[in-house]
Amino acid sequence: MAADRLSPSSTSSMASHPTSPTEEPAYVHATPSASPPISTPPTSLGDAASVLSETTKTEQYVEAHDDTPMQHVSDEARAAPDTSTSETRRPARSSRKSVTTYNVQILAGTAIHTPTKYLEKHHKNVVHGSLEDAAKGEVATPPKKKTPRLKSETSAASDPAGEQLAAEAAQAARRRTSTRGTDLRKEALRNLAGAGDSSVDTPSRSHTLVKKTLRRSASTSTLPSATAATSSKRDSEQGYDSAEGQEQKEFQKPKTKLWMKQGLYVGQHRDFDARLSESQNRAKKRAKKNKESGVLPLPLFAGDRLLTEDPREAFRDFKLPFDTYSPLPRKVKVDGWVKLHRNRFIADASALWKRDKQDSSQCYCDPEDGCGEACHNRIMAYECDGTNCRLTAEQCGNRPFAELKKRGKGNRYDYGVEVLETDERGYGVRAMRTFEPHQIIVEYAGEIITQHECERRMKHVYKKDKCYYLMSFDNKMIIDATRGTIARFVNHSCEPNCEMIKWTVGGEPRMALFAGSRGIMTGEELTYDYNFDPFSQKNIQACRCGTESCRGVLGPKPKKLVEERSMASAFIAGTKRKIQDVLGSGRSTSESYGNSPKRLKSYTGNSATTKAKNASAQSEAARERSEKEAVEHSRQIASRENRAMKRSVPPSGSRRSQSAFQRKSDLSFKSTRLTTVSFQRKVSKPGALRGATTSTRMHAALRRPTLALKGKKGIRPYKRPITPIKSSFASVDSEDDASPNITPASLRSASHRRKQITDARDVLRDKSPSCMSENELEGGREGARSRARKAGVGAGAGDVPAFHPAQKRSRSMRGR
Ligand SMILES: C[S@@+](CC[C@H](N)C(=O)[O-])C[C@H]1O[C@@H](n2cnc3c(N)ncnc32)[C@H](O)[C@@H]1O
Repeated sequence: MAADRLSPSSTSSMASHPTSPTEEPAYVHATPSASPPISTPPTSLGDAASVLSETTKTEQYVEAHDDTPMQHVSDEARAAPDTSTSETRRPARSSRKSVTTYNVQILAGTAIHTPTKYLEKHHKNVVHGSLEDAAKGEVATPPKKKTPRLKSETSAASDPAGEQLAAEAAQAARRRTSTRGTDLRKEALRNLAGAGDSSVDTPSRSHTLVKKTLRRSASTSTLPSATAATSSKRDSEQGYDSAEGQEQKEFQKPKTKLWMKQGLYVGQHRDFDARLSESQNRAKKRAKKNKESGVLPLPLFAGDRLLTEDPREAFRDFKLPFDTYSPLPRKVKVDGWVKLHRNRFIADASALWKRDKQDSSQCYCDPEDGCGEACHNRIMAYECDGTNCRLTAEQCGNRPFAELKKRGKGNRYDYGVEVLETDERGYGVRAMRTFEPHQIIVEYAGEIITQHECERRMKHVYKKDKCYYLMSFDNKMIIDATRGTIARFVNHSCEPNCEMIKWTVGGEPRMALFAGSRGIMTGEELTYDYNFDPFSQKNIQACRCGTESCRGVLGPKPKKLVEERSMASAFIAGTKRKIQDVLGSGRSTSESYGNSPKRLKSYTGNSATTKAKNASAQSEAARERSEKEAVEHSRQIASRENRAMKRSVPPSGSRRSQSAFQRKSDLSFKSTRLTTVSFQRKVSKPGALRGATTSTRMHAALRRPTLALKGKKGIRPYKRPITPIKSSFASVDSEDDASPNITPASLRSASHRRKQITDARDVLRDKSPSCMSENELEGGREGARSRARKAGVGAGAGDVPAFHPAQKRSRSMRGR
């Protein structure tokens, strides 16, 4: 390879001064000790004295920066054309030629401006000795990946020329920049080690290597030392066969950032982004930590364990596939819909709104019941709270609006509904999650306006609209959900899966959509029965609900035949219908057309004012009529109950039978109360009405009341019913007492019972006289006397047993 690189002149020079093939190059044999004297061979005759000189002559042997070693030889030959005569006195040309000497100034790039004294000084500092010694003494590099070594490693390590070259290069580099110099020196030493390996075979390699190093030191002053280290390492691994070709490529390569494997940033977290601030990096890290796990434990495999095992051990959050709860590909945006989350009174609606705080309810549920189906508040569609329920929020299961509020704070899947576009019915609403039967879904809220305001809006604001979002509410007000909740988009169906029910929350009425008895599956469209009265034929709309039992129009439900019903159900259904028809509040599914948006549309359409007035007058009259009927029905029911109780015979005075009777009579009383209440509610929930029916039946089955021996120690006293119930019973009692339904049979029965009561009183007096005060006794007697007088039954003081005042009512229910 060296021969290939010879210039023509050098070739001729070689030819004219052939060297013995057996003669090895001097630098191969040179030992460290021999190095200084022969390091500067003479370059001319006049310089012959310097051959034996002890001092080095770095200045005299100049090697062109880019020349090959063989070119030096030819230059030398040119510089001394007439030295052939003195060849005998001089060492053989071949031996001179083979000793390579370099100009350190040029190598260091300081040839022009460095004063000689520095150079001399520098030259003294040139490292001599074996490469290994130098490496050991000066470079304490951490253990590196071992480079593959060739067989000639030992001889290469002792190559003095290469050694010196490396040392000089290192010195030169050190002069430029301290850190960079260190790196270069290390690099040079490493390179040299590699170069030494192959120097036996290819002498020019060491020169190439030096050139490479120098070039780098001269031209790539900003290149990170790591680059050099890496490339040299690579070079040493690959060998130098292709060194020339690679050299060019390497220098043309664009600079890329190489990350330090050691030093200041060692061990730094990979997430650290140097472009961000500390706090931003921290925030990024935190966000990454909180990211939901994408792992999906499918219920198929993990669900059973999660559900059936002890939740404290097996519980962990898991994610359902997106499709499961979001089958819709995109979110529908509705133009012009202004969202409101709660009712807002408009104009004078607030002033006209009657806040009837009297209308309240109370429940006495146990924590075990958790205000379930039997909760009075639930049945009456009153939400439990701290004032009307003694359970805590966690224990109580009858706080739907509180639940809704909590859900509203969650994500859209907690909220659980979204708008969808239907084919023929405009927008609709669908579930994004499942809902349990009778679970609250969404509140129907909007602007609460007066009828007058409603007429104005219909006439001027909505006159060109096709859809109306008006619903009759309480206090003759209307909810206009044109600005309102998503519930306004819920469409009608003749087989609905939801119900619109009015509840009383904290004394205020509120309307909400509840799941029907079947519950709701994810993705189902939500519907309720508008059941509206179009009020005029021209406003009839075709129904496109597509169900089997579709009535064809958005009209009211057909009425069932009364004969088909049992007496009780006919009574309840009739009352319910009348109340709903007239009062127009409460359930709007099956309830009044008054709740229908269409109804409002109809009477506020053509000649809207007149029609509205007529309608309001008619509905007022009908409302009064129906209220009267409802009260009358209530009286009759209560009266029937009381008569039944009067007919029944109280058990004898054994404590067991007494408490059994106590329980039964409490139940019967409760059921009576529920029945009455359900009529009083005017607005009823189907569940509540069912409950009322059931309780009425239950009451019939328990018509064997006996005398309640209350006030006696150990017997649970009767709990006074709460306000509305109390008032209802007060009226029922008084009416009942004055009831014209007193027959000779009932009188006989009363007289018989009076005797029994007297006996029982005597028993009680003997056994526990201290359980009541004299006042209580007197009060009880007085109450009993007055009731007896009212009932037309002669009742002396002595005939009436002692009752706690709180028991007067219950006794009065069964008193005759
Ligand atoms: C309160 S809006 C319901 C939301 C309405 N679909 C929308 O796009 O805004 C009531 C109107 O919806 C339409 N609608 C609702 N249910 C329907 C049904 N089953 N068949 C036909 N039209 C219906 C009627 O035009 C009705 O007046």
